[in-house]
Amino acid sequence: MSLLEIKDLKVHFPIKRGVVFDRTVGHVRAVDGVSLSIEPGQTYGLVGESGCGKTTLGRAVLRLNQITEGEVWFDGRDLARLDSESMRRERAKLQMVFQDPLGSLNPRQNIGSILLEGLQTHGIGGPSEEEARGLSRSERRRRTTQDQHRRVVDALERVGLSAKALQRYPHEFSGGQRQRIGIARALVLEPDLIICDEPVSALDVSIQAQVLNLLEELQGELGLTYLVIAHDLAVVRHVSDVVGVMYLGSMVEEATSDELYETPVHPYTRSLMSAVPVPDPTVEDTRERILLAGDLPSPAKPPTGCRFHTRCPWRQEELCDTERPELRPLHGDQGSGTHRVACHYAEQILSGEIQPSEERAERIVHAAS
Ligand SMILES: Nc1ncnc2c1ncn2[C@@H]1O[C@H](COP(=O)(O)OP(=O)(O)OP(=O)(O)O)[C@@H](O)[C@H]1O
Repeated sequence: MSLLEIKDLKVHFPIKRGVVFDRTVGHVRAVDGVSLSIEPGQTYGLVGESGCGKTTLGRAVLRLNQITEGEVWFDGRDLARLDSESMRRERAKLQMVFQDPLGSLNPRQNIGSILLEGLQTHGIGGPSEEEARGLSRSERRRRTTQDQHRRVVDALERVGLSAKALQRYPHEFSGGQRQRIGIARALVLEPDLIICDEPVSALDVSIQAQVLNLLEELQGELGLTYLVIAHDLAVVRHVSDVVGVMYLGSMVEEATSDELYETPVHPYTRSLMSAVPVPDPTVEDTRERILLAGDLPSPAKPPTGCRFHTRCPWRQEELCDTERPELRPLHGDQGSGTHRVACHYAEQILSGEIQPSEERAERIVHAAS
């Protein structure tokens, strides 16, 4: 059974106008009907360019953004329908690691109290109800403090820091260490799922791999499940089992990481992939480059039909402009079932039966200089 299953999730933000009375004049359709599921112990990578709705989706799972429509099943419960008290209890099991470690750590709190805060909020640590029965109140408090301290030190050690960090403040650490502290803050609550929103994009390239490796190690040791949100395809490839590609609030393609990187099908995924530099500079890069024409449309006024049709080099008239394609298995029953594409002409594009129009994209065969 999936640990997280999102069904047809919509998050629409109202656009308000008016000096005296706020009027809703429209909606930003940040997430507009996305479904995905994550198996326990898996890493799901969510990619797409800035503004496609990745962060909004992650925040909606934690109910930090209000859900307009849809279901979010976590460990057998639909989070979209939980009252705030039940959601508060679930939240310990669902943690988030943010992009900007400095911005997400309170500069006036030392590391000890940053890590303790979650334990205290959720009442985690200390003697069990049964053990507590025969104890005086001060003894219970003493044991709780001792146990919470142990958990905090344990979380710090797991991310490669020691108890020496407890009395220090966020600004005394490097960017990579601060992100480790952000990870420890999530870990201390012993979550099942961690949503990592651009976990390394604020870090130097040399530090990025260390933090990604740490996330992988922790997953191996603790059986964690991750939703990793990133605009950098190389980062997502490195850590993910399954990758989903979002465009303008919709999921356009989903496959196992290997399948997606070897055979990207959706024209948007292809254009994203073609922009990724080849890692080895001594290898000649002869790939086709697909530079998309036009700007990203506004999620307040998304195009009709396929959201991508206004920029798609493979667009076919009528159907693409009018009918929104479903995310469906590539090659139907004959396919792997794990590769899904939201494109009316996925198979024909893959076979070359439909060719891109030269007018709608600049196709450059890039030769190494
Ligand atoms: N609270 C909000 N109110 C109104 N619009 C919002 C709000 N939060 C996000 N949006 C809009 O929703 C759309 C999706 O934003 P989101 O931050 O989820 O995208 P993203 O893919 O995570 O991009 P980035 O990588 O830049 O964070 C954008 O157009 C954004 O301006």
